[in-house]
Amino acid sequence: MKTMTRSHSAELLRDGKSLEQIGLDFTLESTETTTPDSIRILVQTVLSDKKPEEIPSVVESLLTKVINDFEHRLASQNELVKDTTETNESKSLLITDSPFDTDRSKSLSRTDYLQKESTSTSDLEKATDNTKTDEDDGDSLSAKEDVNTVVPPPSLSDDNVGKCMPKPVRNFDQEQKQIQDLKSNISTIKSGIEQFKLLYSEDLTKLGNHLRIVSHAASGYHKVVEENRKLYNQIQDLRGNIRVYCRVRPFHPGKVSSSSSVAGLEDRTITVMVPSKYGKDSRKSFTFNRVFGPLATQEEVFTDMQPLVRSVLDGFNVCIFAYGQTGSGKTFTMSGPKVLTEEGLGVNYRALNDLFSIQEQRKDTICYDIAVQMIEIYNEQVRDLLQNGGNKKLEIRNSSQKGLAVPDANVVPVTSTADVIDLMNLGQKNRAVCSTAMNDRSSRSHSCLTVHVQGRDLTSGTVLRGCMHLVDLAGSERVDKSEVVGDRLKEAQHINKSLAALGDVIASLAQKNTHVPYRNSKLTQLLQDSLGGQAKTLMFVHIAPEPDAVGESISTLKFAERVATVELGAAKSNKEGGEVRELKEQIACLKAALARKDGDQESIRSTQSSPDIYRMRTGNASSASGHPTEDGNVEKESALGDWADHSQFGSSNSLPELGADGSQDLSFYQRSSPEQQQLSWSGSVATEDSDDFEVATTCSSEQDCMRPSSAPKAPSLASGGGSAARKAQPKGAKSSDVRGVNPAKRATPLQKKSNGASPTLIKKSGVEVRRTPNGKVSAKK
Ligand SMILES: Nc1ncnc2c1ncn2[C@@H]1O[C@H](COP(=O)(O)OP(=O)(O)OP(=O)(O)O)[C@@H](O)[C@H]1O
Repeated sequence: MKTMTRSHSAELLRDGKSLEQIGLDFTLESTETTTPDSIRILVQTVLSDKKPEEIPSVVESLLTKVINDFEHRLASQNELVKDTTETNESKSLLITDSPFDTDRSKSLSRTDYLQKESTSTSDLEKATDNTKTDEDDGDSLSAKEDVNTVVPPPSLSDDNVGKCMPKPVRNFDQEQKQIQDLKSNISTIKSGIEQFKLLYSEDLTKLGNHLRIVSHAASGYHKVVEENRKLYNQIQDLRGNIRVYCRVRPFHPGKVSSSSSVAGLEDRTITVMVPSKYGKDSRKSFTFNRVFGPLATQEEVFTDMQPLVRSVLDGFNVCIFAYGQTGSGKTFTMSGPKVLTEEGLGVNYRALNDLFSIQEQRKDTICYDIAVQMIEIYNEQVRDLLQNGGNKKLEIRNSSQKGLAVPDANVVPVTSTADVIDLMNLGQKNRAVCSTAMNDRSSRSHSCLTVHVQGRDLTSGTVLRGCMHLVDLAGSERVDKSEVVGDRLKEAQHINKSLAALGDVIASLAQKNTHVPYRNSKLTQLLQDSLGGQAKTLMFVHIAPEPDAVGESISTLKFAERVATVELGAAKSNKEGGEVRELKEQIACLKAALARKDGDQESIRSTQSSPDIYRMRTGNASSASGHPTEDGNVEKESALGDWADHSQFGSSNSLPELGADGSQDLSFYQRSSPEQQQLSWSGSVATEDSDDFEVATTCSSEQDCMRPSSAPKAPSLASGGGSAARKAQPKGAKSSDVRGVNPAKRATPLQKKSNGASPTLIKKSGVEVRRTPNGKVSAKK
């Protein structure tokens, strides 16, 4: 019975019964004699499935009940003993019925006992007989008596009373002993609980320490991840890879869709849903240098590219261009939202602000000049966005004398953010923008903000020049999707054609082809220095999350993946020490003097042998106040001052190359001379339809290589008949210019047949070097 009750209470506890039920069961059970062990087992059972934090309260409640119970019993016992003593003393106890009648019950309560006071004499006699029996069984019974049970003296006689007296006393002793045991159990349990509490708090402290260590490790892990990313970017820098960042635009307000084409975003990975006509959609992941989700702020985006932007102040050329379908957020990233707020400022503003603040910080050591140009390519025409009125078409000259890609566009010095905002507003106003079905304010042109920086180290005199193109491309779009006709259709076709040309250039670069078709579009011409040169280039691809944009998104991401594989070679700083510059200038002066000395005789000889030979430019090459242009006019000094005098600007900072015979090409140094730079155009002729020109020139003279097809040709030929002169010159024939520069000592004209099939003839220090369209070189004395 006892076992059953105990196991039942344990079961109740295990079944999650309330504390009251636990107490009740325990109380009921304790009506029987309970050994310390059984109590311990019971307590352990009770506590075994409790949570550590519940244990103190359960034990406390348990103990309170036990103590209350036993105090109550103790009180009853005392009362009983007192009553018994009183009864004995008065000898008035008359018991007619034995409480030890085993047939009826083992015990009688005090109430029962009192009720028996009126029992008849015969009953008392019976009881006296039974007392004997009880005396025999007394020991075995006593241990199991309920503490409330009173065993009254069974006999009427003094003797019987005397015999019966020890019984309650004996029970009382045992019960006292039990109580003592229980008390000691309780104190054991209490101390156990205390110990448990102590251990628990120790564990808690340990756990807290572990948590601290883990969180520290987690933050360390994030730092390591960040560090890894930086190192990865550095490796990419060293290899000269084009960096690719990806940004996902949020849904337009009010058009939030439950499904997005973007299935997952991580630090460097974007996963998109690839719809399948058959069966389940699949997912495709693309990894880039960085991926920004819809919640990324303009500041976050800029912070990541800040080091790249800053490198322009250290003399690097940088190009950041935004690519993506119409309405995917290119203009938002580059300029900001329509209504501009401080948080909304795009990369353009932030980049210039950053340059200004560093300019200020370094003003004691380096003096920087910053100027900007802003152009757009609209329907394959280049327009100046900083021109008030007028619509002059401009030419792209990647290696113009001023080192400007579009030398005829306004170059405006800027010194503050306010200047920049004014200029940008003007530029945005002038930009070709219209509404398409896909974007209510779509940019219909590629726009390019170019920041020119020139710094002079105030102590060493070192000059560094950097240039940064910030390009917001027109949106790639499917013509049918944008529902355009007429002029808009023409615009879209031009946009798509130029983006396709960009794709071709990227593909050629990725495959390391010798022939890169830069000249297939104005856009690729503009970006030639950044894509093929030694610039640091970052492409920002934009993704729209709408499910119906997934097709465009996938092709954009695939294109971006290809771009990421393009290695441009490590970027180089356009830095020139003061001494080096002085030496170069001395060499240039000496060479110029030598050339002038030899020039007259050479010029006479050349004119005699080749009457058709064309003259290049006129004017004083060493003029400090102006630069002669190809057509012989003298340019006014540009806003950029002497920047134009340095061929290291732009892509022309390449190392001197080796001639076909392995000797170093002196023309590199000759190009470094201002005077020679002005002469370097002489005789260079290019044709519109051929990229072989570039193949030849990429390896020889970058200045020549970049000559745009539409650059004046005939006017540069002083003696006319240029086409005849362009045909392969007789071996050893020297071109002449009005200043009679010794052709053997300067960069000789590049010659090229218009059909592109003929080898290119380059003269190097008396050596004729032939380049075939596939770039191979052969030399002849
Ligand atoms: N990250 C962004 N957070 C909030 N709004 C954005 C974000 N990117 C773009 N938008 C909003 O989406 C709309 C289209 O963006 P935006 O004009 O920049 O696209 P686009 O790619 O330049 O388009 P297009 O090629 O047609 O010029 C704008 O209203 C812009 O404010």
